[in-house]
Amino acid sequence: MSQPTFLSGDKAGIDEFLDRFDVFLFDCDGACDQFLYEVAVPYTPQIGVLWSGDHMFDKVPETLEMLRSKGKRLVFVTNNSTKSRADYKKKFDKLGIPAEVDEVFGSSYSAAVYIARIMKLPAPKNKVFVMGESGIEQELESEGVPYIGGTDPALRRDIEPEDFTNIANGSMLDPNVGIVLAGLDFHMNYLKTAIGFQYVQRGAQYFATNIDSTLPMAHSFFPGAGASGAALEKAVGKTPVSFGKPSQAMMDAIEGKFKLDRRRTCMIGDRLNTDIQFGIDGKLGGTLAVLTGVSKKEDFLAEGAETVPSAYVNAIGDLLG
Ligand SMILES: O=C(O)[C@H](O)[C@H](O)COP(=O)(O)O
Ligand SMILES: [Mg+2]
Repeated sequence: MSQPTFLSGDKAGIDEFLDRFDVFLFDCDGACDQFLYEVAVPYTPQIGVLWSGDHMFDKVPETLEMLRSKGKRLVFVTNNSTKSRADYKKKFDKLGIPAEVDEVFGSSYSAAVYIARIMKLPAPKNKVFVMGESGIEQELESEGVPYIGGTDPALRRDIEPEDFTNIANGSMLDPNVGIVLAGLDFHMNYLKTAIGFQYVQRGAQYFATNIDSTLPMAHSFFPGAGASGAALEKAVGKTPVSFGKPSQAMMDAIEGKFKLDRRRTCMIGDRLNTDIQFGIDGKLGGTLAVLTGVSKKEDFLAEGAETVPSAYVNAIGDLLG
């Protein structure tokens, strides 16, 4: 495998690299859930591509503006299922980064589009049992998909003895659930896991928005979507179909929506096994790693590294040259 090109400080190299692409798919963050910002702001988190929590990396608006001024199409591709595209728009606005809702493509939206437009399960057995936060609910709503679970306060409690009976005999279950969809759940618990497991045992499809092992936050790492759904996965005994990076279901949906030419598209991200692998598996023209995030250059420069980007920069603002 060829060594990636280091672009920071190499103006000619940057120009040549940028000229190869018409579309840039951007990972955005570490985490940016409202609940997390409120708790984590004092720690000034700094793991991400454009931002981390409320910390925006240097020269982000200028870099995006430079790309737009060259006629490049930008798409913000995030695995963070806790927020919808509309929530992301608010986040962009808050940080003063010009962006449109339609430029955001998240794992919740990816799953919702697949369920609504590809699967097209006939009603009434088309209901989704959500194990995650409001980003998933909002995107299912935007695609007209009925759901239960999610942020329902009735399920944010300990399991009681009678719940075992009522789950097993089906009286606590909705007969119209055809899909269980798991994402990052800050309120995961045994009750929801037991209900989700029962639906899968009764034939529901088992999906995940994404299966990231960790969530970068507050200058550190926390359990990610894959970890919050791991109890269900263990019980079911198989990996869910996932709609976030590096799943090519997400790439196909992005390609369909933005009509991009994969050879002239570059994925920019901070995590090798999601962002960079996503671009490689999707046979994009290139991938660019930024070193402000999860993966370090030692990870891809190491002999026999599994996932190697085409190029890398110290930080996204270095693309300004
Ligand atoms: O656990 C998760 O869901 C992810 O760590 C997280 O949300 C990362 O998303 P991304 O970096 O792709 O925006
Ligand atoms: Mg990231």
